[in-house]
Amino acid sequence: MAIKFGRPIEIRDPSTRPAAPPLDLTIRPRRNRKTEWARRLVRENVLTTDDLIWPMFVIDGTNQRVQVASMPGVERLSVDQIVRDAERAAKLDIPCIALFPFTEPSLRDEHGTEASNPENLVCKTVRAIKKEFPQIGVLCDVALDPYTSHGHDGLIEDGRILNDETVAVLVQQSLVQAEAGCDVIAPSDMMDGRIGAIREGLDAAGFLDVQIMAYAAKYASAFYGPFRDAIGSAKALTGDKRTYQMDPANTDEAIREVELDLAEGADMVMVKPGMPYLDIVRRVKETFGVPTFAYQVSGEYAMIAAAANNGWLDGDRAMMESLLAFKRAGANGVLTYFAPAAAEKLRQQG
Ligand SMILES: NCc1[nH]cc(CCC(=O)O)c1CC(=O)O
Ligand SMILES: [Mg+2]
Repeated sequence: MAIKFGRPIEIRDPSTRPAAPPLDLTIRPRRNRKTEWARRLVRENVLTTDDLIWPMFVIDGTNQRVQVASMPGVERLSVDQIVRDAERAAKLDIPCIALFPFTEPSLRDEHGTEASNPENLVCKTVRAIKKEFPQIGVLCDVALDPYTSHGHDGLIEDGRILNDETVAVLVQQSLVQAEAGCDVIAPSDMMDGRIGAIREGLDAAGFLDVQIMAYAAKYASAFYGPFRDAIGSAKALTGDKRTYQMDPANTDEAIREVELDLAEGADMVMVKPGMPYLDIVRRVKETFGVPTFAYQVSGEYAMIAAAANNGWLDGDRAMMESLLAFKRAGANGVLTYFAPAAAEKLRQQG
């Protein structure tokens, strides 16, 4: 019998074992792997619940839980249901949740006006969660793509993104979210100068303690596909985001982007996507030594979930291994749709 996960390899009958003289080895790295206790003793990195940020999708209505087709196991939830999942997060000791709205097409326009509406879905959700579970961290994405009719993160004129005009709107979006009780503002838009402008806006309004987690090195990636389905911007999106999101070929540029966001006041930085960009996570962490996060994005989740559902992967093991890999690369935490499943697994393991 060959290797079966979790079980020792069967010892072969000694009579059939080929006679071989022992190798003259002083150092045998396998000694430290001989038993579970020995492996635990030399383990360099561990994943804990403290490392998890749980992204959730919110929709209008009540008592709604709508499956996202391209993300098996992930649902869009109405506000009352998100509050239930926030409770689940709190019970599982997950420190922070992240909110993403699905906006009805009728509320989308060219300017993403709904983004700055203090009564928009995200703001309502933050207030509802904070009322019942003030102890859980709430992170809100800042970008216009859930709200624009063209699906871009910024304002557009003649097919061009208007950087500075967009930044002014993002400041307004950040302010309504902070006002609603959001703890962490997370700009994902990749406009230049937005971190500084948002910090200034928050401070001027008295939100001195609202943190900023900058999507600092965010790449123009194919792995966001299922997310765009989930928030309903896939159909809306015209063209691509390559004039603002980074070229997957670049790494020095990520360092410059992170350096700028830190100088402008980011408290934490993020690399996105996650698994294909662990080299960037490592470089950022080593260069700056600041709280560094990674986003295991929708496409990464979909790949593992789909393979597991097909019986091609052991889903739980692939999930836990992928999350541990972020820790090994130097991440302080991971935004992951696996957060509740991973937290449950960690709890079982004690
Ligand atoms: N700016 C919006 C945003 N915030 C997070 C994601 C992707 C998250 C995921 O794929 O899980 C995106 C999509 C995009 O930039 O097109
Ligand atoms: Mg930047």
